[in-house]
Amino acid sequence: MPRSHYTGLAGQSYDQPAQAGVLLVNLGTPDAPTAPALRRYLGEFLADPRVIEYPRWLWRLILHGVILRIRPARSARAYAHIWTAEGSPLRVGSEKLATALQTELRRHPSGPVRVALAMRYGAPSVRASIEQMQREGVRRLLVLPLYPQYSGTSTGSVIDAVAATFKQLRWPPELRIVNDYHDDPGHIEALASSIERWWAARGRGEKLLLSFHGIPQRYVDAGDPYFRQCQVTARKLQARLGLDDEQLMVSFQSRVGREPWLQPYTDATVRQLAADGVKQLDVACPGFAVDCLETLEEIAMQNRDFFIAAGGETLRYIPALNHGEEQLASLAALILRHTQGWPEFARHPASVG
Ligand SMILES: C=CC1=C(C)c2cc3[nH]c(cc4nc(cc5[nH]c(cc1n2)c(C)c5CCC(=O)O)C(CCC(=O)O)=C4C)c(C)c3C=C
Ligand SMILES: [Fe+2]
Ligand SMILES: [Fe+2]
Repeated sequence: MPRSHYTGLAGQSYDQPAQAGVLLVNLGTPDAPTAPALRRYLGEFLADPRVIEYPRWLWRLILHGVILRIRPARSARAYAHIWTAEGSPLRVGSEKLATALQTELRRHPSGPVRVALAMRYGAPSVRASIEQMQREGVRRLLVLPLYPQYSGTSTGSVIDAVAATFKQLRWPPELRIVNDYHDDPGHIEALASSIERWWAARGRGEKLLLSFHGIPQRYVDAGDPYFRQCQVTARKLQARLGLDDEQLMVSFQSRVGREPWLQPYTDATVRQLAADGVKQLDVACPGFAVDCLETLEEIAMQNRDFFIAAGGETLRYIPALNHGEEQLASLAALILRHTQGWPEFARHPASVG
């Protein structure tokens, strides 16, 4: 007999109550700030056709012939600047968020039972996490990608990983996936009150720059809603903070490669602001749920240096929501709303006969 194509769950107790679980999914991060670890990480990440939309054969040549020979060492140096005793900030921050959300949701009797964390690239994988939750009795799964704005390159790729896993499961759980939460009032309130709390302790800079991760302009032209969702988040946050168009700007960071990405670019913007005479610039990155390389190194170090070299005085990075109280409250509310209609009534029909 050939081995079955489908993953079964021998060993699962079939008469447990049907439990709901939430799977938080973040991007993933290298295991160490070293070139070999970066080569593994970037090799998986940049082979994803959702991330790089090029003819496959051409991209494979470029990826293995050029990118994976040069970028790992360069990226490793950047990661070394932000690496902590506990590990990569993205991993540590995402784990703290998952643990804190689990505690927060336990206080709600109707809330989901289990919170788990997966990484889209690297470990724990989406597949391993879903299989583990199933073993623990989760029959109703809410997937929450930790990306407030939908992009095919981020959220879309998480959906691919969930779909690929489901295709292999003998008995997949019921499924819901949060597509985005870019305009969720609770999320906007969380962003605004965390920025206001930060300003209350330190005073306000002359301008607030909201920097989002970029994607190729080509993807937006082909229908990706990411640019529009970033603008909506920014406008709602601007209104809630009571700032005018002189006081708040939007830009896009982290461009890779030569084709045009979403504009204005963050590095060009901070240089231009300095040249225009701005001395105190505050930067927040509302697209990142948890601080990571792109905020702690690219904004708080690289772009701060660009700003100062161009004549600015101080660039202050306002931290992401991370596992702060604002994030816990807004994500818990979001999860509870998305799990409504999944009451704890169902028992497996094992009790029928
Ligand atoms: C080359 C294409 C890339 C696209 C498209 C892209 C979209 C995208 N990325 C994030 C979130 C994160 N990206 C992070 C790092 C990172 N991103 C790319 C490339 C693309 N991203 C690379 C090559 C890297 C690795 C670092 C480097 O070598 O420069 C991170 C941080 C990870 C960490 O370990 O800290 C996040 C988070 C989003 C939300 C997004 C689309 C909207
Ligand atoms: Fe990225
Ligand atoms: Fe970057």
